[in-house]
Amino acid sequence: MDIDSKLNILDIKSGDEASSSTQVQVDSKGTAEDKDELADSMNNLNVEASSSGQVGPAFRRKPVIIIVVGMAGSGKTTFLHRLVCHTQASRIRGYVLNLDPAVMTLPYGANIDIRDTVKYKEVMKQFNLGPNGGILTSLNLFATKFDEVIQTIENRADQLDYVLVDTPGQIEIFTWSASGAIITEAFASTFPTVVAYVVDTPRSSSPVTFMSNMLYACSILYKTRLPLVLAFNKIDVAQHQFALEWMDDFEAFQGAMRSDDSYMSTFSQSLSLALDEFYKNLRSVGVSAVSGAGMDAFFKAIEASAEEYMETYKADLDKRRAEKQRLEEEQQKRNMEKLRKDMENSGGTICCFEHWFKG
Ligand SMILES: Nc1nc2c(ncn2[C@@H]2O[C@H](COP(=O)(O)OP(=O)(O)OP(=O)(O)O)[C@@H](O)[C@H]2O)c(=O)[nH]1
Repeated sequence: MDIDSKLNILDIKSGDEASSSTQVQVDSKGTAEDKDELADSMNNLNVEASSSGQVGPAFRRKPVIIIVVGMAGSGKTTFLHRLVCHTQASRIRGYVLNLDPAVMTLPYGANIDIRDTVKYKEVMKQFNLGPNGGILTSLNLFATKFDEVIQTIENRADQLDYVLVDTPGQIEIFTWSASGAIITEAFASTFPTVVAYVVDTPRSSSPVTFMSNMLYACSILYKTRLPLVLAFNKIDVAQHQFALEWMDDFEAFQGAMRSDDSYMSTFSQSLSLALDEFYKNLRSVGVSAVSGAGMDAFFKAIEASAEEYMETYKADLDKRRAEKQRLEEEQQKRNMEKLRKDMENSGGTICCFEHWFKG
């Protein structure tokens, strides 16, 4: 190829917006002047790429996002309905998002409903999936458009105090899927975000069941890295005092297991020691989705967690984002250096660009 010919236009979009896109026109004559020009262009490109600043939308202090998770049947949907009733009665401005594509009917009106976007049964048919695969794929599809959901909430941010998020019945579909992580991170990078873990109190009265529930909550805390509020639900059936006692004093928990010398029992006793630190970082409230007990305490715990989010979690998030951006910039610089070398070695033929893009 004639090196005197105009080679190409490199259009690179860096950062999140097209506004930071940079056009570099390379007129490769292979002369020293051209090389200087090329170096200048690339330096400009680097500067603009790294000065693009914050990635993603600006952070807001309101509304607080409450992601409701919990084991199947723990009462998430009923609890969310109760939260909606409470917000309406207390003139708290709420917005409701349903992320369960398989739910048949909702007792509350959702402002944004995944079912309006993705037809779960169609997904199952088209991809030949079972129920869980269908829910997971529906959530994945929805996650690809989640920036629009964030944008919708951002547009209303001034008129909202809380966004209440209902999640699929099968807890692991949300907490252990890529789409669940994408959705959680999208929320947490734009608004203060708190996870409300709903516990079925009557079913957790056995120490072993209680321990497995707490281990799950612990894994969610470490996976999401967000403040977590334990909502001991159904206290109209069984009070949650026993749980508070077990969390407060591991000897009380071990005492409850003393009569049982099975492997599970001794294992749970050892775990209770390990979880002691985890319990200290939690807020726990007793609620009843049916009677409405504990709602004020729940919102107080959410407010305190949102404060904690701003003080601790947001700083951690900013640190992680800065580190991610630093690594991306380093990678970009390496790519630029590689491009510069390729251009110099080949006298600026088109193949170097191809090589760079494939690299
Ligand atoms: N007594 C009592 N029952 C409750 C309470 N909350 C929920 N329930 C009952 O628990 C059952 C399950 O409630 P759901 O709200 O469907 O639970 P869920 O976690 O959303 O269920 P999935 O989405 O299917 O996992 C229902 O029969 C509710 O009526 C409560 O506070 N007290």
